[in-house]
Parts: sequence; C-alpha cells; structure tokens
Amino acid sequence: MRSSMLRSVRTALTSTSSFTRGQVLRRGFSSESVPERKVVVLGAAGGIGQPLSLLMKLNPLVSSLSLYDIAATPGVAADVSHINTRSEVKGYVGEENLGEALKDADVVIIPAGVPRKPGMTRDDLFNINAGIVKSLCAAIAKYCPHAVVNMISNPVNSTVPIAAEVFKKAGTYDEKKLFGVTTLDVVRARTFYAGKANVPVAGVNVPVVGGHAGVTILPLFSQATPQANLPHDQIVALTKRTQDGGTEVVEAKAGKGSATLSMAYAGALFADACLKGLNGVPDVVECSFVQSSVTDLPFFASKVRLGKNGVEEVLGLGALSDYEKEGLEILKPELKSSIEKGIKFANQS
Ligand SMILES: NC(=O)c1ccc[n+]([C@@H]2O[C@H](COP(=O)([O-])OP(=O)(O)OC[C@H]3O[C@@H](n4cnc5c(N)ncnc54)[C@H](O)[C@@H]3O)[C@@H](O)[C@H]2O)c1
Ligand SMILES: O=C(O)C[C@H](O)C(=O)O
Repeated sequence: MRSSMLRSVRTALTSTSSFTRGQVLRRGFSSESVPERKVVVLGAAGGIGQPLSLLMKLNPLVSSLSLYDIAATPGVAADVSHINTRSEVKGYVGEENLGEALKDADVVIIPAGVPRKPGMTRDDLFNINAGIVKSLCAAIAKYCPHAVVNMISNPVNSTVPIAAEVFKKAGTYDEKKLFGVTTLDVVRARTFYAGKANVPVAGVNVPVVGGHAGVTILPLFSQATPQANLPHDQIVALTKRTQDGGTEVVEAKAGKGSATLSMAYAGALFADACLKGLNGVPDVVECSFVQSSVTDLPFFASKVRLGKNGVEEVLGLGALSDYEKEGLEILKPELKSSIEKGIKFANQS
C-alpha cells in the first residue's frame, strides 16, 4: 500500500497528465472507469491541512479537492491548484461557504482544531476542539451525509464518539463511514521498530490498536513483520516511544504545535486507503479507531478491511503477548472515559 502511494506521488510529480496508463492498469481500472472522487479537507490552512492538501493534490484517485478553513484558504487553494495533477481545486472560507465545500463529498478529512503545547494532554484540547468537531459534523450530516469521514482532530478518542452522536441525532449515522485516524501511530511504530530491529523500514508492518492518546495507543510488536525477536526490554521501550511519539514532537516543537508533516503523510495514506476501498480495490487493510465489538468498548482501533461502503470488516486483535494483554487492560478505563466524555458532550446541547 505504501509503495503504491509513493508510486502515485512519483507519477503525479513527473506526469503532465493526471495519471499514466500503467498506473491506471495497475489499479485494475480502464482509463474510462476511474471514478470521480471529491475529497474535502476541513482545516485546510492549518499545520496539517496545508501539507495534507498538497498530498491529496498529488493523489491521482482524487478528481475534486475542496479546501475549507475559517481563514486563509483562498491562498492555500490558489497555490495547490497550480500543481499539474488530475484534481480540480477549490478553496472555501467561512461558515457560509461550508455547505458548498462539502456538497457531493466522497471523503471528508478533518484536521480542524487546536494542537497541543508542551505540558498538555490531548484531552486538554477537548474544550475547544469538541465544539469545532460538533459543528463541522452537523454540516457533514446536512450537506454530504454519505461521505466517509476521517477524523484527525484531537482528542480522537472523544471526537469520533462526538461525530457518531451528531450523525445519530441527524439520522445519518453509518458506522461504516466514520474513522478516527490512528495511522500516525502505525507510521511511528514501523519507523521505531525498523530502527531497533535493523531491518529496512519499507517492509515493516506493526498493527497498533486501542485508541490515540498515551497508554491507549497499543502497538502489537509481537505481530510485527518481519519478526525480529527483540528482547522484552526493547519491546517495552518501543511501546513507550510509540505511545509518547506525539509528545516527543510537541516538546521538540517547543510551543509551536504538534506533528504536522508526519501527520499529513499518515492522513494522506489513510485517505488513499479509503479511496481505494471505495473504488473496489480488494484487501485494503488499515488500523483505525472505529465503532467496534472487538472489546467491550463501543469504539476501538484495530485492523479494518476497507471497501466500497467504508468499513467492510473490523478485524480481531489476533494473538497477544502477555505484555500486550496487560496493556489492553491498562488502556480500557482511560479509553472508556474518553469515549463517554465525547458522547456526553454531544448530547448536552
Ligand atoms: N490524529 C492524529 O494522529 C493527529 C496528529 C497530529 C495532530 N492532530 C490534531 O489535529 C488538529 C490540527 O492540528 P494542526 O497542527 O493542523 O493545528 P493548526 O492550528 O495548525 O491548524 C488547525 C486549523 O484548523 C482551523 N480551524 C479552526 N476551527 C475551524 C473550524 N471551525 N472549521 C474549519 N477549520 C477550523 C484553523 O483555522 C487552522 O487553520 C489538532 O487537534 C491536533 O491535535 C491529530
Ligand atoms: O500529540 C499530539 O498532540 C498530536 C498527535 O495526536 C500526535 O500523535 O502527534
């Protein structure tokens, strides 16, 4: 999946046409049958939004790219629109234009909201971001109720349940179409594991389950491929580094926000997987925070098979090591309370 996306990016950068015949054939489409797909980025002028918009502009599966923010979108859209790739770009600014931005969307990506500063938890963002997400989701329910939603805004463990409640109230909830984006945890786990195992990162995969905050992020290094049989103390260190990956970036940025570039990469990777699923590409599997019955919690991140309707199958956890079983029990109370906080907020007003 990753190599095909890199291929797509390379092709987009080197081709004056939207996508090459070879690429179209590799995806199993005739050039006539590549579907039109509209992707919307809400918060497109932000630290994540800008590079994510760039990466979506490079994605040949996108035919229409709609960039929305409360400020500065016209400049971002004008800039990105000059890139000679398939999609037509439009920029929208201000709430009065949100409906037009969302209309006919296939995939809506939401990186709108404030990022952390050193010393903050993701939950400290709740007070501001919960309201932002709630109003954006109300607009999604109104203007593009069938779109696949990729939630990036933190705290993901609460913003996804908020979105679900907003959609339920509007009568548009489809649990197959709501995703919390946890791909950055997988990206980090792959990178850190490859470093420790001394294997080429391109061939590494590591499932990451649970949620997206601190101990709720549970990388399953026992299932990492290729197997490296790392000693337990190294697995513990890798787990901790993956759980604290966001904080590592927040501290290094020293007050200037959180991960933006790696997040844009991860967000583009996940949106690409959703588009492939919608287009009927078989065996597209990514980890994501979704409505789930894998544990006793109503939402949980695990491997998910993506298809024409969004989630095709939520996959189970597989065999866990004792250390991972312990991690699973540790994460449940925090994840439960973050989910409940989101549900309560959404139903308050
Ligand atoms: N899921 C993840 O793995 C992950 C990773 C990194 C960051 N994040 C989260 O993503 C969010 C954005 O981070 P960032 O660094 O891009 O922040 P940022 O402040 O640089 O950008 C956020 C953008 O959202 C816009 N915005 C605010 N309210 C809006 C609204 N009502 N409608 C549309 N746009 C609105 C702002 O104008 C700004 O352009 C944060 O909540 C951050 O914690 C999540
Ligand atoms: O750490 C953060 O606040 C941003 C994001 O959730 C991350 O994992 O980088």
